[in-house]
Amino acid sequence: FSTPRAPRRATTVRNAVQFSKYHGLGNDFILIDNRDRDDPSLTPEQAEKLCNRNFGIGGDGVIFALKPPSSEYDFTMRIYNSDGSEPEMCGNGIRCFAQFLKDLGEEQKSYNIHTLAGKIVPVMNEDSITVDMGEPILAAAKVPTTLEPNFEGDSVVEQTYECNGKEWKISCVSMGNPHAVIFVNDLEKDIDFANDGPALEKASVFPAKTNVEFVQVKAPDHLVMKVWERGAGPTLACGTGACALTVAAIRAGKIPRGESCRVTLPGGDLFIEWRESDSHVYMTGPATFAFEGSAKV
Ligand SMILES: N[C@H](CCC[C@H](N)C(=O)O)C(=O)O
Repeated sequence: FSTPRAPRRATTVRNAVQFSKYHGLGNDFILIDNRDRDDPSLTPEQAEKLCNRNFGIGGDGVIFALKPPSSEYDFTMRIYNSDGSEPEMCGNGIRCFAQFLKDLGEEQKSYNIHTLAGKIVPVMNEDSITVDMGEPILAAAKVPTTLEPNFEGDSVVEQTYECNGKEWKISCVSMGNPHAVIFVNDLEKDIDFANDGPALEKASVFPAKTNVEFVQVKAPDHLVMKVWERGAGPTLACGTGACALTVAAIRAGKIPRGESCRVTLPGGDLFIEWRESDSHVYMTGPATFAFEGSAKV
């Protein structure tokens, strides 16, 4: 899991930003070392440009390592999606963030990271990272969604909703960021991904828009999914989405609440546990260094 470190060459590019590129199962991020700052060194517009896969570095988002707000935390993580919007949290991103910190020489077994979704704790294993993603947020008003609650008084599980000319059964879960989870029998035949994805992402019942996960149940401990992300579109993996859909599958009675559920995403597998003891969701998966460099902004 060692990361080759090329010697940092003097940047010859004017107005250049030093970056490191990492991915979690192909959900890829540009990481910026702002450990000496309280706020990101780039604007959302600059981040959007850097994410462009033809005119920039290419990525699903830009992630900033910043000063912590208090000694309770080690660092702050902030992220801009590839469209420049700022989400509360990013599951694959925080694994990449932890690996980035380790590669920068901040060697710790675990990190207390301040995010807009609260404290998130990645723990470094030999060849993977396990993240305590905290408790899922289930009350409809807090996801947020205006879909009528139909489960346990205040939450939404398999609620019917018409969108893009089809009737969907939607379950809503927030992991700090909103997720609309839809169980289908056949991921290929039952959805027109390129049209249903953006229509649901921007549906009026999601005031902050939403990430959309289409899920097929393969076994009591194995789910397969395709994700259309808020502010990023189709990605190869979504960590918060894998957590949200596992919680939704348990609440909808699709799978039992087991030790660990394998979630197969287009980019590979994540392992998710919604632990009964503390009601926290734990996500285990890889974080991979790809390259580093300097880019014009
Ligand atoms: N696009 C997401 C943020 C990134 C989440 C995803 N990449 C993950 O791994 O959790 C949102 O706007 O909520």
